[in-house]
Amino acid sequence: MKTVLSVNLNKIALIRNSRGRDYPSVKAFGRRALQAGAGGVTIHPRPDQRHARYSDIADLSELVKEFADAELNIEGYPEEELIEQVLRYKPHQFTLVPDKPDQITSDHGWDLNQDGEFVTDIVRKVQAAGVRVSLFMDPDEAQIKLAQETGAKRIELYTEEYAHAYGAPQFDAIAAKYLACARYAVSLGLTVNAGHDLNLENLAPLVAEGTIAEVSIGHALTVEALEMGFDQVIQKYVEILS
Ligand SMILES: CC(=O)[C@@H](O)[C@H](O)COP(=O)(O)O
Ligand SMILES: NCC(=O)COP(=O)(O)O
Repeated sequence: MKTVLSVNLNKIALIRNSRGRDYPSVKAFGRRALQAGAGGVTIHPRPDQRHARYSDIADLSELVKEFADAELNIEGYPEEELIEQVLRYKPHQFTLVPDKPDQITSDHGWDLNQDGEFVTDIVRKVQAAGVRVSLFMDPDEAQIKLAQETGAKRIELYTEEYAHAYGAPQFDAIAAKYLACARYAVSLGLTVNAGHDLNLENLAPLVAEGTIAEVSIGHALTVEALEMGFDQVIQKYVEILS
């Protein structure tokens, strides 16, 4: 299976929010991502709207209509306002993430022994409206089985541990654990996404087996774009000034 790239635009939104204008524009960078070959775009609006805002959902749901097969993935904690937005704009996918409102970034998957009933109710409601639900999960087979029992069609493996182990002696064992969980999830009929701290260096081994349907990547991708373009832009400024 070919893995689809969904470009997470949170960090474009973060820069935009530091000034009062729509610059850089999340929608315009979303369009560039799709024109460059990404299969989708992702945002993760947090309750303080520190980067992606609820209003970006409307803009991006218009954007994806310009591209055949492009998908919009909305991630976040399923609080009332975000659920309302999802039911209104009907993105292709809603990834439920168990983040507290003040969390700096996502740092764990769902514990469905604790939150199974709450999550199952939301999965039913959202999927009944025609929006596919994915659950943000740690690489833990028992939890993945519970994820399947909620009725969600997909899971997203939280890849921070995998990404941070890249290049370290324990990497092969950790990568094997992730791949085994992906195979297990597929055997249960789930489709498997992955994300968090993936980058140009660590991505290839994760997708090599063909069990990962989609990766959502934003933080490192934005930094890599800066790293690859920064020097050329400096040279252009220097040219103007010479
Ligand atoms: C669920 C997940 O792993 C990503 O959405 C990640 O948390 C990005 O969110 P931030 O850009 O707020 O760090
Ligand atoms: N679901 C993960 C995501 O959207 C992006 O995570 P990151 O690349 O910003 O760490």
